[in-house]
Amino acid sequence: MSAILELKHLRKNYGALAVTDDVSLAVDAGELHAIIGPNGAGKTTLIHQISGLAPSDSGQILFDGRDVTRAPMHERVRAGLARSFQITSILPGFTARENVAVAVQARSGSSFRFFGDPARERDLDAQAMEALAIVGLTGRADVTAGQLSHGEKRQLELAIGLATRPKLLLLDEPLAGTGKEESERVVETLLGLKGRYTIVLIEHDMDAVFALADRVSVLVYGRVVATGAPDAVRSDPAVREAYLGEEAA
Ligand SMILES: Nc1ncnc2c1ncn2[C@@H]1O[C@H](COP(=O)(O)OP(=O)(O)OP(=O)(O)O)[C@@H](O)[C@H]1O
Repeated sequence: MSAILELKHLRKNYGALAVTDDVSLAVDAGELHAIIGPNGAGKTTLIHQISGLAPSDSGQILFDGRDVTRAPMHERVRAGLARSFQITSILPGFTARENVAVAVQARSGSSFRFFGDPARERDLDAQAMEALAIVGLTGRADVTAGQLSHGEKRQLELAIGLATRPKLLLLDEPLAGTGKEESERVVETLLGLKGRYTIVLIEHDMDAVFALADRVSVLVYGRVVATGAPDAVRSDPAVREAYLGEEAA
């Protein structure tokens, strides 16, 4: 498999603190690659660097054969790098399908004048319904987003991300704040996306990570201490000591 995303010797400091410390890793096309690590390990910062929200001090980010290290976020999105939208960006007064239609429209770069063109509206709607079907929200398409449960909002977030037809989807803790049943739903949804999309997943829920990931990279104090298949990572002594210590004991 070839890498769609490559990080080479990436660094970021906050003052004297090396938050991303010489990170090199490759994400293969089609894989679900999880990045795990203890609190404060630098996972969110790394996602910010990949998505373009935080500049990198040095190193390189190659995406789909292109050096995007210094590219602004919108260029990365246009190149196919999507970050899961936070729930706060969901429009609560609009239905689920309208929320996704807005994202489809943003992708196509068209103006809001297209609302009112019946053929165009049908097309947007069909694409929105397709994304909702992928995440299992077909039956909730006409519910206003504010009425959706927390887990359903996370599914809607995924549908909005997918509506941009990404080559790579960056998911920052999609299970955060979900209850047991809801998290099972989101895991089911992610299992459905697995193999169809390239996904980089940051997640604290280890059961979910080990159920979903093709490969796992472990960050500790900003450094990658292990990358590999879930079982190999789980039994890696450095990982057990640094991260899974309590569970392994
Ligand atoms: N804007 C900032 N300014 C200064 N320090 C920061 C900033 N953002 C993050 N840090 C520090 O960088 C380190 C890594 O933070 P980061 O949020 O990336 O870790 P994380 O692995 O995502 O943590 P968590 O699992 O708790 O979300 C922490 O020590 C944090 O305090």
